[in-house]
Order: sequence, then C-alpha cells, then structure tokens
Amino acid sequence: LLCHHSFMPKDFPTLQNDTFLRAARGEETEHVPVWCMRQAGRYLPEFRESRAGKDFFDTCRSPESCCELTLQPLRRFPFDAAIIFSDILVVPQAMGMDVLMVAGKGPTFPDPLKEPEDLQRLRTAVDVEKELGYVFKAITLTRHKIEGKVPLIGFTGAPWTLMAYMIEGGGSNTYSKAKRWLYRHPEASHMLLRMLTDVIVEYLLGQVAAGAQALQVFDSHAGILGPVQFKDFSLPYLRDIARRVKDKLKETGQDVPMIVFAKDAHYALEDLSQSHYEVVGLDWTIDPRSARERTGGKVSLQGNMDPCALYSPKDRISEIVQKMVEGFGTRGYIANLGHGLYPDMDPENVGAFVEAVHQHSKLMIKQI
Ligand SMILES: Cc1c2[nH]c(c1CCC(=O)O)Cc1[nH]c(c(CCC(=O)O)c1C)Cc1[nH]c(c(CCC(=O)O)c1C)Cc1[nH]c(c(C)c1CCC(=O)O)C2
Repeated sequence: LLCHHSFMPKDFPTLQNDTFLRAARGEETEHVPVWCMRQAGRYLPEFRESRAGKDFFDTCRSPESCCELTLQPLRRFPFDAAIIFSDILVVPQAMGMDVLMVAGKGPTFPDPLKEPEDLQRLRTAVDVEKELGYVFKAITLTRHKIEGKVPLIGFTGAPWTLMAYMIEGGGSNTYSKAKRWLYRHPEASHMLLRMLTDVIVEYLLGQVAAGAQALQVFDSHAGILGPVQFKDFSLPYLRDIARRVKDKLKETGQDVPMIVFAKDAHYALEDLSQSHYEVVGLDWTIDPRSARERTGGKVSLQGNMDPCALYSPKDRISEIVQKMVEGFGTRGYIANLGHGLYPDMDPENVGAFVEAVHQHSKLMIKQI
C-alpha cells in the first residue's frame, strides 16, 4: 500500500473546525458536533437534480460528482463533518460481483452467491488501488474542495452486512438466505467474512492515505443476528478491522478516529465499546443514559434521534434534541440520527435539528 500511495504531501487546507474530531476522542468542545447519516441524499432538491438521469454507480465512479454531492449539504447547514458520497456496495463490486441500483427497488445483485462453491467466483487478491481508486480520488478532491471547513469521513460496510447483500442479492425482510449460510456453512461463511475483512482493511487505509480524517464502519444488518451469532460472525471481524487499520496507521504516526455503527445490535453494546473503536454509533432503540452506563465512559457515543422525529414541527424537534443531549451529556458525544435521512424529509427540519444541537449544547457546556 505504501508504495502505491507513496504518501505524497497533498497540501490539504488547514482544518478550521475540529469539534467532531475532538468529540470522537472524548476531548472538550464548545458545542456538541453534529452530522447526519445520508446527509448527502435525496431529501435535497439539488441532490435529486445532480443525480437525475444518471446511473447510481456511474455517479459513484465520478470523483467530481461525489465531491459535489458531498459538499451540497454543507452549503445549507452548519454540519460539523462531511461524509464522502459513495456506497458500501462498491466493495462487492471490487471483488468481482455485479451490483445494480434499481429505482424503487434498491441495490440488486443479478447473480448473488448461492452456495459455498460460488466463493470461487470472487477475486482473492483485490488490488484496491485499481478497483477502488476512484473512491480515493473522490476523497482527495473533496478534501481540497471542502477548504478545511470540517473533517471528511470515509466509510465502509462491515463484513457481515456486505456478506448479507452478496448472498441475498439485495434487501430482505428475513435475511434467511444469508443466515442459512451461517448455520449450514459456517466455515464458508468465515472464509467469506475473512476475504471481506482483508479488502476492507486495505480499502480503509487507502481512504486515509487519500485524505479521510475519520472512518465509519456500517454494520447495517447487525440487528438480524442475535447475540450468539453476532459474537461469532460479526464482532471478531469488526475488531480485526479496527486493530489492523490502527496498527498500520501507527507506523506512519497517524491517528484517525474510527466509528462502529452496528444497527439494532443493542445486545452487543458492551462488546462494541471494547472493540478498539473510539466511537460507537447508536440507533434510536437505545436510551442515551443506559447507553452511557453500559459503555462505562470507555468510548464516545454517536446518535441517535429517530429519523422520523424530523417529521415533527420545529419546536418539537428542539425539545427532542434537548432531551437527547441531556441524556448523552455533552462530553464524548456526536449528535446524529439513529439511521439515515429519508427522501421525503424536509430540509428545513434538518436545519432545525442541527441548530437545536448547537444551541442546547452550547448552553449546557457554559453551565458546567
Ligand atoms: C446499507 C447501505 C447502503 N449504502 C450505505 C449503507 C449503510 C448505511 C445504511 O444502513 O443506510 C451507505 C451509504 N450510501 C450512501 C452514503 C453516502 C454518504 C451519506 O451518508 O450522505 C452512505 C454512507 C449514498 C447513497 N446510497 C444510495 C442512495 C440513494 C439512491 C440514489 O441516490 O439514487 C444514496 C444517497 C442507495 C442505496 N445504497 C444502499 C441502499 C439500501 C440504498 C437505498 C436504495 C433505495 O432506497 O432506493 C446500500
């Protein structure tokens, strides 16, 4: 990896707002930082216009488009972080699988993995620079164009979540095809999860070399696993990813905060808080105070307003935010939603959410 990226000085603009990075490390801040999952998304008319008539993954492969879409929400709202526009399914593509984005249906694999023999179809040694270099280019370009306003977050899907898509061939209610593998083909499952982990580690390191200042790992389908299967088929790989990325970055004196978001995995909160990630992301099914207790102040927390609370009138949003910030406390806390924004949400209410986080937290911090 070193020889590919050669760590050329990229002369990035100086970071002016490091609130998000400080909160990730549990340091003092003047306000609670805030960003939203899917902040670059279809709820913005300018996003819909930029995306109109273009294939989703073609857009992902255009660094200029990714840069523009990443910057759009920052022009409207004082978010404290940006997340690079891309998708978690670029990793299965890099391993040789076809993935299409079908309007009204979502991601679709025309030829999903059916049986363990199908693993032979996957590329074993993935050259991430060759297959995913377009993401690295998008990150470098965006890091320049963001002009140091806020940090840029890179991301990946977690091994279990990607495995689930590769076997299901798309979204599912039960994920029974993917879970069938876990019960019927545990060894092949572990082999696939190991293959994904190896690619993900290189992919995240490439994103940091390209300019990502924080990394989030999305285990969106963690909730479909129970505690026993999560411990066996997800947690070890999440830990391995953080450990290997951090060890490698340490060699070059870099320190990039990592966030793990295992949606609906409340049963795993204690384990997640001891899995080498600085930040644990939470969905809205977890009470802020109990999340603090259960993680014992070992990590920063991120989340977790129910996205649907954004359908409330603005004064109600402000009250909900106040309770949430009081529950988490202002230290070691990054405000976010418990999952992504939906396409029918009102941008004005997103603005009200951001403003409420800043307002309430500033007052609370002054009173400490
Ligand atoms: C599961 C998952 C995917 N992609 C992602 C996840 C993990 C987060 C989560 O749990 O939601 C991650 C993701 N996808 C996208 C981002 C960009 C950054 C951001 O959050 O603003 C991120 C971080 C863009 C996107 N990825 C997608 C869109 C919308 C489609 C479009 O722009 O045409 C965006 C903005 C498409 C996508 N891609 C995926 C789905 C389920 C969908 C929605 C399909 C649909 O509802 O029709 C897979």
